[in-house]
Order: sequence, then C-alpha cells, then structure tokens
Amino acid sequence: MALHEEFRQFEIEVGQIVEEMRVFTEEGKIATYIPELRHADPDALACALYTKNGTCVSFGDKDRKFTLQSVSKVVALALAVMDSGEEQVFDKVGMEPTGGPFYSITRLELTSRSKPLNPMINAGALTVTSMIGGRTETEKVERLLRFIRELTGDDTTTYDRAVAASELKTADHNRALAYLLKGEGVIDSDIESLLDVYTKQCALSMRCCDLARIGFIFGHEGRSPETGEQIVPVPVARMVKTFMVTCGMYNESGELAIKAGIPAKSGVSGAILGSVPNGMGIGVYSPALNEKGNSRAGVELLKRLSRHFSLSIF
Ligand SMILES: NC(=O)CC[C@H](N)C(=O)O
Repeated sequence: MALHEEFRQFEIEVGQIVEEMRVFTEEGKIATYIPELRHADPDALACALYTKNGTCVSFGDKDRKFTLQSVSKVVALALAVMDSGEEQVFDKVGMEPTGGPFYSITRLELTSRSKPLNPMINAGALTVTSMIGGRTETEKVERLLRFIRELTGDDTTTYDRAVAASELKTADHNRALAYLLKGEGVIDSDIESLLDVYTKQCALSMRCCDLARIGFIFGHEGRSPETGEQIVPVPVARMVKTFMVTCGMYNESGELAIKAGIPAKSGVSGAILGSVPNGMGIGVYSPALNEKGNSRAGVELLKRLSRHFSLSIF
C-alpha cells in the first residue's frame, strides 16, 4: 500500500473508533462546581492525533474550544522546574501517587505531613504554580502564556476570561488548601495572587489539535516538531511523562496504565492529553465525566486506541 493510502486507512479507522466511543458520553456528567463549565455540550467528543510527519488529524467535534483545567498541571510543572529548578520544586512537593481524589485536604494533613504528595493533585499544583518565574502575578501569567504559545505553536493561545473569573469566585476549596500550605510554610506567596494565576492557568483554552501538539512535544524529548528547537529540556519532558503515568488520571491512574499504557493527564473540563514516547501526541475532549473526574468517553477512547494501534509503553 502506498504511504498516503496507508494514512487514509489510518484516518478511517480512527474516525470509526471515535464515533463508536460516543455512546459513553451518555454515562458521564458535566462538572458544575466551576459554574461556567455548565455550558459544555454533554454529547461532545473530539480527538486529535499529532503524527510523526508533523500533521494533526482530528475527528468528531474537533473545532470546539475547551479549557485545560488540570491538564495545565503538566504545563505548570514543566515551567516551574525550568524556572526554579528540580531541587527547589521537589523540596516542596512529593513524587508519590495518591489513592485519593484530586481535591483532598485530609491526605495533606494525614499522609504527607503537609508536603503535597505530587504535582498532579490540587495541593501540589498550587505549590508548583507558586514557583513559576515572575515577580508579580502579571509577570507569571505572561510567562505562562509565552510558554503555552510555544507548546501550541499558536501566538493567539490564551485563557478563557469567563471560566477563569468563574473559578476564582468559587475557588474556596482551593483557597483553603492554599492557606493551609501557607500556614505550613510550603507556599510563601500571597494566596489571592496565587489563585489568580492558578485559575488563569486552569482556564487556558484551545482545540484538540493544540493539545495533541503538546503531547507530541513531551513525547519527543521536548523538541519543537517543526524546528527541532528544545522547548522543554529532555529530563523535564521525561519527568512530566512519568508523572502522567503514575498520577495523571488521579485515582484511575493505575487502571489506565494497565488498560492503555499511555502517559496521560486529564482535567474536569473533559480534556485529556496523551503523550506516546517517540510516537503520537493525543488530544481528547469530551466533557461528560466519570465518578473519578475523568472524561468518560475519553478514557474509553484512549484504551481503545491503545489496543487498536498497540500504543502501550509497557
Ligand atoms: N481536576 C481538575 O481538572 C481540577 C481543576 C480545577 N481548576 C480545580 O482546581 O478544581
């Protein structure tokens, strides 16, 4: 088969799988604790694959824009390590998975002696965001925007103001976590400014192809797919993928590692970032969530794609 025919066949197969997975959206529920997320379409499912030859193929509701929510935790982690150094970041945040939910306060007090268990849960992510470079919140947000634009390759990538404002207004649970961490000396920034940066980071908005490109970059040692320029240092890209495997899907990480074996990070918007080492970058969006807070159809889609194309890294 000629190469372009093979690619066409690949596109047909993925397109079919995506449509087959759409039924799972009926079993999920949209997150409503951030009021602005209520407007999402519960039936939506989009998937993009960024392939080796630098092209993005996308399927389903591929033009929908969505916010990253917790997917942004991998972006913030890479940036904080690049800006503040690995030693400083892991002096404050652990590297161990948690069996608990992403918003847990009890784990912080009981299991980890006030050191958040890992950067993929909210306590850890708030701490990590406090270590992004910049003297003021404006500088930190600008730093974040510069970095995300390098990752998406799109100068217009920005955060969704309505979602950021909606979360900031209702973020009392995260506020409580952040104050607790400040009381323990883990965070030393002003908490309101930190929440302002954190909610904008969570509200970074894009389409599934942009997300797939980010997955591709982390999968290819942090290099730009077009120029080969090092956007993320090699050890940082590797570390981020490892956290995605061990903690990226919260307390569903073990099951996804077994059933899909693809480094992945989810968010309550229904976004999932997948990063196959030396392989495809994957961007999925489907806002109906399962009880763990992961995209219901998105999780099924990752498992199915992995089985179909043998994508497991294990
Ligand atoms: N799991 C998530 O996506 C949570 C992100 C959300 N912005 C929060 O902090 O609650």
